[in-house]
Amino acid sequence: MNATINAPVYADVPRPRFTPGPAGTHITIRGLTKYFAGWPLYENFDLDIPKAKIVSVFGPNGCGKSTLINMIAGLVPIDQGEILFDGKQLSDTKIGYVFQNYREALFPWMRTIDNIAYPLLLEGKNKAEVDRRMEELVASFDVKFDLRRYPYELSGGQQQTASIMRALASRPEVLFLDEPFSALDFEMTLFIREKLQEVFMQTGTTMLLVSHDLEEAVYLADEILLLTKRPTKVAEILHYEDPRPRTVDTLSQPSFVAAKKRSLEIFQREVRR
Ligand SMILES: Nc1ncnc2c1ncn2[C@@H]1O[C@H](COP(=O)(O)OP(=O)(O)OP(=O)(O)O)[C@@H](O)[C@H]1O
Repeated sequence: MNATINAPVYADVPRPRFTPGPAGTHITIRGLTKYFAGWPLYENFDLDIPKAKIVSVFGPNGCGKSTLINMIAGLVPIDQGEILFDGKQLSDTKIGYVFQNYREALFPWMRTIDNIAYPLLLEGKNKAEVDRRMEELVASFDVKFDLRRYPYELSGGQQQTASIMRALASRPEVLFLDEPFSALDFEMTLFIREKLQEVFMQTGTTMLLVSHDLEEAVYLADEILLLTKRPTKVAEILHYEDPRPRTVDTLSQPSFVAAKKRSLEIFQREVRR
């Protein structure tokens, strides 16, 4: 008899058919499953992320906000599921990523200007193209510091500005931001927040922002994605539609106050559950 011992057993479970999101969807997540150390963080998680909108991700501590954007950005592998960008795979999609820890994000051995230009060189752009794009970025970020300096010679805010410029250099379709302000002082936070809003208004780049600051999350967002505790589900998606540019005055508008209050109520409900 010719038997195979311990042969793998494949369950004959048919895969559900992929259902596209509604019109205007950019990123479609279907059946996303992720376990850490045998415990589910996400199980069969579905989400549609709209195109040309800013989506703020908010939820209880440890619910998987960073892991979610890292899985979408391909930095953390998924166990199961499918993530498509306008129907395409990640490998066919240009993305940019801004890390919380800007000190470790920039290459210390490269001048700041070379850090920012790096993605353009990787794409094979020639010197004239790189110079043109760099000029645009410098103008749009109103850069006042010397980009020929090394990152360690710059302030934290200047380094984070450079990280964002690098993330935008090759005109990504999606920009991921994981708590981009949390290591910055108040003045730099306001500056970079306004710059992001300006870039968004100019380019309409889809942005996914993880923030621990509810006011900031609502202020920048078109949608606030509120998550539950793990195993993580969508608690609610709130739409916040005040016109841009949003300013200091926005913060006292009834619509802003109502969106913030509603987000906080959902957050508290989920934390207590
Ligand atoms: N590489 C890993 N190995 C094991 N567990 C992990 C790993 N990365 C994340 N986790 C766990 O997964 C959960 C979600 O982590 P994640 O950092 O995504 O949450 P978060 O919502 O962004 O957290 P916070 O609110 O603290 O910023 C946490 O319980 C975390 O401990």
